[in-house]
Amino acid sequence: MAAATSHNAIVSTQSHRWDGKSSRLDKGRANVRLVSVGSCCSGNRKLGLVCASGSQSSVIDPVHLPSNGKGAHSPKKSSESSLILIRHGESMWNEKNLFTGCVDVPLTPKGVEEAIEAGKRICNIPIDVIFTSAMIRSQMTAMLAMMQHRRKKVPIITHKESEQAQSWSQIYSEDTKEQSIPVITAWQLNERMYGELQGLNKQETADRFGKEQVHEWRRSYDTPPPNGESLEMCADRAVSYFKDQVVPHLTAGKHVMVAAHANSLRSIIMHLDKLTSQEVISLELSTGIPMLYIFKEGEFIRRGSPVGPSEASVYAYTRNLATYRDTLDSMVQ
Ligand SMILES: O=C(O)[C@H](O)COP(=O)(O)O
Repeated sequence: MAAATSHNAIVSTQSHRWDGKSSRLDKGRANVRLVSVGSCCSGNRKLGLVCASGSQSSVIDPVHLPSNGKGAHSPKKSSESSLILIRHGESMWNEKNLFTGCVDVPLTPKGVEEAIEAGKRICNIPIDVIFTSAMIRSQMTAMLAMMQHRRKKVPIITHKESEQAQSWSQIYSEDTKEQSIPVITAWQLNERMYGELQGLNKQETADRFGKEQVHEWRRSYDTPPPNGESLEMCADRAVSYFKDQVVPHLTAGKHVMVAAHANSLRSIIMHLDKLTSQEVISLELSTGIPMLYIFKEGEFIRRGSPVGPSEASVYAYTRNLATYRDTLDSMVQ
């Protein structure tokens, strides 16, 4: 049994900032240590979560690994699914510090790099279906991130905007389909519509209307910007879509990635983490930082921001995801 080595992954219950450095697990669980708990049969180390009290928590039950597309067996329904949420990389209007909202602008070169780096962080996590908003910055982020994925499946944007679009974009090979990941675009996941602030410079707007007023427009739950959407109004569409269209895939054992926007994701995280309208004010999402949840028995468990492959021995994931990674390793050999 390999000696246990511990990697302190201390997560704060205070921070609501998703900057990849700190995150908030379940309320009240302040410190979580990741330890390697010894070698499994294939010599790979398994990981467990040891709560601050030092008592070994039970490692989440193994998920039945998805078939590698070659085996005859169809994978049993998974006991858990992973959900990755990611805000798009830096956009050209983020760079200019302009309110963007529903204006459809592309990424900057920095945003492209952020998307590629995000892909490296999630390259070992299974993904069966991808959701993006209807905006290019979220779609670019998803596609660039998937270029890094080790499973090498091809993400394909599905077209159902008309019968002809659906008919003309059909794939006539089951094997090719098996090697593809459907990407579903949805306007409901678009960024909150910022109304008459769209295109205005954020600093100039604060100078003109006052810092407090602009902070209320940007971060409060129920105060909309002039002729725009409040976070509550954004949640009405984004969270409803998440419940109706994303959760059924997770319930079926599919692993999902959602690439969207600062506020459409804030509304979803508010729902997942059961944040109050006061708590959500301090929730900030950095561009291009993936956030990992585990969906199990109808509940969402926040797991923090995945570490990059450079820290190969430490996976802030469940044992199932570490096992999936081992499968990817064996597929390469
Ligand atoms: O729409 C925008 O301007 C950004 O995507 C998010 O803006 P915010 O951080 O001001 O909400």
